[in-house]
Amino acid sequence: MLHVDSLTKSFPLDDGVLTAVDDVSFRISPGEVFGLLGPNGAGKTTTMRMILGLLEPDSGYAEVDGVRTATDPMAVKSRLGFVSASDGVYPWLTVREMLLYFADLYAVDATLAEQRCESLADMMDIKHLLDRRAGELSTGQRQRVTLVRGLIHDPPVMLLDEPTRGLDVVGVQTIFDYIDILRRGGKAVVVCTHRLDEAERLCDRFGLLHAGKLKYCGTLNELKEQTGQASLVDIFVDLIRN
Ligand SMILES: Nc1ncnc2c1ncn2[C@@H]1O[C@H](COP(=O)(O)OP(=O)(O)OP(=O)(O)O)[C@@H](O)[C@H]1O
Repeated sequence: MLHVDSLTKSFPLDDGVLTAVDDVSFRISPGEVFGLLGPNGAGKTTTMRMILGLLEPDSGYAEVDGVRTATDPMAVKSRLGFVSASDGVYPWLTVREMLLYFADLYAVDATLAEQRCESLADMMDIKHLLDRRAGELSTGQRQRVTLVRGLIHDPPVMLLDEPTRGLDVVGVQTIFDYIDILRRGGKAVVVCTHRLDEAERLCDRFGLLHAGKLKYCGTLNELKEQTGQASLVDIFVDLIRN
């Protein structure tokens, strides 16, 4: 469903070149939640940006549901949903207007968009908010709206960037429930996070990036076997120190 193959990206610096992503490969299947983890500056955002088609790789490719980003960026965008902790809403639009606007951007048929709007609103418990202006919503309500917005075009692949950043315990639980819905809906999900405890509970497999390289990739048990460490935190600390 999502296939990242030998992605590489370097940036020119005043005193040389920085390889931010160095020959990174992984695959994610439908219904699988993959944690893309790494310390600050490891290359997570750069990898996500290349998958999204916002940044051109120097070499390698990302293939989303059979379509390569470089070959057909528009087709790839329609197959990807993106949710970020820094997502905003259009304050002057009602929630319904905003959801339908996004559906239109993705060329979703108007009748289908109305139906999706209702069913997703039902699923994420925001039906009572559909005719409220987005600018009037609480942080938690806004979060639910942005989660629904990410799914309005029913993409098979979802990218979640630091989805729990700044949220209280209820907001975090909402994200957990949402990811469960995505998994059960057969989406391939990438979660970028610094929260290793959450990643351990949420993800089926993990990719650990460090200095642009994918150092380890696998299930928690596979990572433990590969590293001889007892937990994700221990694996992480060992990775950074050595
Ligand atoms: N446009 C750019 N120009 C130069 N260097 C860049 C650019 N974008 C990213 N980098 C560098 O590439 C490296 C990887 O950055 P990236 O943002 O991908 O890391 P990250 O894993 O997302 O980090 P964080 O967890 O801090 O968000 C960093 O050293 C960063 O400074």
